[in-house]
Amino acid sequence: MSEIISKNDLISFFSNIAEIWQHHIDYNFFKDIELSPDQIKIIDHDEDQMLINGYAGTGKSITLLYKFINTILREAESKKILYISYNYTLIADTIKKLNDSEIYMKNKHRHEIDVTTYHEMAYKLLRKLEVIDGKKKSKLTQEEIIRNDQDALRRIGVIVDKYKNPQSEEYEKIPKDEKLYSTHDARFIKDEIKWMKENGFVDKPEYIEVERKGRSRSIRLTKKQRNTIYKIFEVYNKMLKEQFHNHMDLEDYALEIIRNKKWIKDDLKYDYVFVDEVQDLQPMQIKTLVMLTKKSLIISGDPRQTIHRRSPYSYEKLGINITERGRNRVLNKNYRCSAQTMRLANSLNFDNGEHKLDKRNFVREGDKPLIVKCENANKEMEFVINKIKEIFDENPNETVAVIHREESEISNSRYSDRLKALKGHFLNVSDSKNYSSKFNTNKTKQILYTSAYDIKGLEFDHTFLIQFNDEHYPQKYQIEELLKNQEMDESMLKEDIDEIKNIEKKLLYVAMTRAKKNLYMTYSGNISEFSNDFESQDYETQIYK
Ligand SMILES: Nc1ncnc2c1ncn2[C@@H]1O[C@H](COP(=O)(O)OP(=O)(O)OP(=O)(O)O)[C@@H](O)[C@H]1O
Repeated sequence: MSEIISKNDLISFFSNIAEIWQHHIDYNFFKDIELSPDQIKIIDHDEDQMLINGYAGTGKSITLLYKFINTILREAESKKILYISYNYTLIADTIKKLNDSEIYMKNKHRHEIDVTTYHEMAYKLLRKLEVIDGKKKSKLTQEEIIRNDQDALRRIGVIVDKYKNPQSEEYEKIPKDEKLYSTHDARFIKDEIKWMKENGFVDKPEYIEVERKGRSRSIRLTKKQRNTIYKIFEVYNKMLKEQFHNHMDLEDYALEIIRNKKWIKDDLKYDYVFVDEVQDLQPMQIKTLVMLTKKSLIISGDPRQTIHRRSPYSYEKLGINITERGRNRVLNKNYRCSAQTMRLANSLNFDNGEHKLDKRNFVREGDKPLIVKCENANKEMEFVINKIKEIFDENPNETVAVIHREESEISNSRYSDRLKALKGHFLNVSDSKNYSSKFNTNKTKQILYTSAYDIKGLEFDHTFLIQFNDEHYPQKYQIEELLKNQEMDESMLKEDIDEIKNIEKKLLYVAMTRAKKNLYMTYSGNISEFSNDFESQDYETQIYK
């Protein structure tokens, strides 16, 4: 009598094989990596939700990637799996890593896998739900983010003008105690609307009552005045719909997913979701990822590297419970930066110095960072170019990043004199837009020229942090914007300035912790006030004329 093998038998057979395989995995997914016992425990251990936590360079991203590949190998049946991050350059880098992993390339076709940015994922989902049509979104680099922000500012500016003009009909209709102050300019209101959308306070009663945590303290906004802000918010959304062909702000994607929740059936959800650099995602974006996960949500990140604004939400409130035992895994061995680079980065005083309490181990020793005072901006680039030549003469396989802080170049780097100067001397210079197609570590003499924002999550043998002066760290214009305001309470103003400096120091920390070997910090003019946090024994100095 012949035996009939049922589908269930087959599934159970393959599951057993997968389990046996699991115990024999030697985790050789990538070259040159021997996982630590802590990393292996994270990869082996199954949880519905888990945070892989640790300071810069401790291997959070690589551990997450191993866990992701391990899931692909272990699951015998086809699963829907998402690997996601906010930043386009980081996803481009992850895809490059995955393409180099033989075991991933061999096994990926067995599942439905998306390795993508938040906005691409959201865009595809909303198209499937027929909520949006339209053309494909462009890549979400810092340049794109700034362009979106500038558009919003311009459009909101038009509306605000009406609501503040005593001759206008709109102004007349506003009750006296709901009229806006002069401090409520277009920028303030654009930021308020962005904050409302990021945090999902888009229903009137909720917005009127909510504690405005993470918002400017020096510019007062009464509850009554929030009625006017809400009115502007409504007019702005209508404007986007009617005059700009249903244009969506970057913050609208998550809101749209939440609004269409009931149409998101199980087949559109993911069995496994892996989130890299979770601290970059806005609260509503995290909430949607919780919604879209069927089986397991693994997030990785370092809260100290947050660049986005504060918010009233904790992970718990967004549906991620990481307080249970085994769900918050901390890594503390730094595989990237030398002890010397980390010592200098750690001396930066932000978030009340909480990051300084970490237990730390290092695998690399190196030179102390070099801080170079240059006679002027041209000389600064001359120093950088000469140094890069020296680096490549010694070893053309080493990689270099030049990290600038020029806002105008972020939105239009094509016209950057610095980029032109680099291209004049070197053949392979990428920027954040063509990083994925151009920057190639299998080729020699690779340079990335990028903003301090787009460098998140990446690493290079040598990094040049240029413009480390009092114009750019912190960005002077941000503080000047605040000081323009005559009516501010002094202590509140100080709090706002401290907040800007705190965010700027975190950005500097991220930029400083990208170097595997050497960190050079160059400036012309006056050195950044953030250098006051450094101890002189932790760096070398040079003058370049
Ligand atoms: N066990 C290991 N053995 C060797 N190298 C490792 C190991 N773990 C991580 N690395 C390497 O250390 C570097 C930093 O790792 P990774 O980028 O994952 O850190 P991270 O914690 O995500 O950093 P950041 O938050 O600063 O982006 C990478 O080059 C990675 O390949």
